[in-house]
Amino acid sequence: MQHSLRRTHRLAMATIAPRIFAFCHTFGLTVWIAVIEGSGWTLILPGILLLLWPGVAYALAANAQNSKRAEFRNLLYDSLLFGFWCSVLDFYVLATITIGLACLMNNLVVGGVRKMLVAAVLFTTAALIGSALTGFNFRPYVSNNLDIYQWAGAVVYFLTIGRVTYSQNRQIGRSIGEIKFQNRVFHALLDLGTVANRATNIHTLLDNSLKHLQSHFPDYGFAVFVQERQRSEVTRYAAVVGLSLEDEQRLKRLLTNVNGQGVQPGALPKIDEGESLYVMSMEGRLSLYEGWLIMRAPNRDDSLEQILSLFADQLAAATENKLLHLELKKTAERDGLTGLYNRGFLEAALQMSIQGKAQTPSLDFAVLMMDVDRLKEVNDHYGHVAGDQLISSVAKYLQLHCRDSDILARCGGDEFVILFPSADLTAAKRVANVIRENLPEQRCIIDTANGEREELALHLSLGCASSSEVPALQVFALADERMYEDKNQHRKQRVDDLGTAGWTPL
Ligand SMILES: Nc1nc2c(ncn2[C@@H]2O[C@H](COP(=O)(O)OP(=O)(O)OP(=O)(O)O)[C@@H](O)[C@H]2O)c(=O)[nH]1
Repeated sequence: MQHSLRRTHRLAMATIAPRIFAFCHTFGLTVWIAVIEGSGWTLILPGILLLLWPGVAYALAANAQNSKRAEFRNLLYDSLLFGFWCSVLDFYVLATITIGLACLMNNLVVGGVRKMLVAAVLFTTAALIGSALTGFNFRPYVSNNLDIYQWAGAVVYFLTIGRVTYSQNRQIGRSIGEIKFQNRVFHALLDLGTVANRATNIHTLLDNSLKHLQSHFPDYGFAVFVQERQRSEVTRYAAVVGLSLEDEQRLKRLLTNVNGQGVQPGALPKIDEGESLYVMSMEGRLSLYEGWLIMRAPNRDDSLEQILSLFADQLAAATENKLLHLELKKTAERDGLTGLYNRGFLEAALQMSIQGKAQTPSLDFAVLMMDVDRLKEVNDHYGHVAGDQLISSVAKYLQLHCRDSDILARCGGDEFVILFPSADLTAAKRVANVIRENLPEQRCIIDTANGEREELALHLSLGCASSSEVPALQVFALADERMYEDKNQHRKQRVDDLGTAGWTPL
């Protein structure tokens, strides 16, 4: 299994051709000398071993655990073999110099001076052993034609090596480019999670994530669409960065067509000369939602689909997390019927205001409490659905009079509270007056239990108090007390009205 995954190192592949050439050429040289000198097969037969070596060398590299190291060893074996063979050829000078130089140069290129010195030692040692075994003979010159043959071979060999070095350099250059790109992808992915986590809502999450991606890939454009699977027309989020208006229109059309059918990853037709749009569906990455991540890239490149898939994974995970987190937060902080803050959130906020007042006595807070009058009657006469509608209408009405900094909460049943975290009684009274003054015009439409629609007036009792009047801990109780005084007055008023006009429900 491990064997099948191993790949022969590019150096071993690159040296195949020059090595075959060098050994074949040396075999030719051997045959030539054997013919001229008449030594015949006694020289040619062992020379055949030269022809076998390139194949053996490749097999050694291809089957080694570390094929690069094996190829380094092969280059040293080349020196050994050639050193020995130069002694067999009686140190024909031109061959000894060119072959020796080639051995030194090859080792110098891959392993530096140290390896070159090792190659020199091996070459010399093998030559000495060869001389010892076959007897030392020195024949510096054979013939002019053989000199020409040897020069021609040397030139071709060195040019081949030059070509190999060039293609190796190009490959290294390409690899460096790829590594740099992958590094950018890695950093973009790594920080994408952080950017997404910092966002407070889905809109900022998507916006910031795309801006972040574009900061890493300024030449690219990005767009993302996320929508709830069941209610795509209700919950829909989108963000676009670095796309032209025309591209955005094109995407809108595309998503209208593919909506619900799932988009297969792949490039869409070119949008501009040399540019491509990639669409990656987040299908399977989101549970309740579906979405698409779109990328405009300056060039067509298959690896971009993989990268887009990684971005889509990361963005989908961040979006899903944020949606769940926001949902959880909403459930924990909000009242299900009205969407206002709930009692738990109000109590925590009130606690903070009390602590704030303890630390900075000049910092006042105020509370306005409200209770819906006659909710029980509405429930009893028209049903609970109508009661709920009344509560929702009151909530909407109160929201109209609150600022972002006010904390409007439904404290249970028919009770509402506004906490003004940094305001005094004057502010609370002002809001109470505005609410009270506009109240007679406020109506709500309710659906009665027997399927009819009725219009009801809103009635509220109000009571406000602030930390400038009583100790912080007692503000809430004082507001509650005042609200009940107000409620009692309403009740009294109603009894008086009934005494004079007769009772009519609501
Ligand atoms: N429809 C509906 N009724 C609720 C809800 N929460 C509490 N109630 C009902 O609201 C009624 C509150 O009764 P009371 O405290 O007497 O309030 P009220 O009827 O407004 O009486 P007054 O305040 O004296 O005018 C009770 O009948 C509760 O059951 C709710 O979420 N929806």
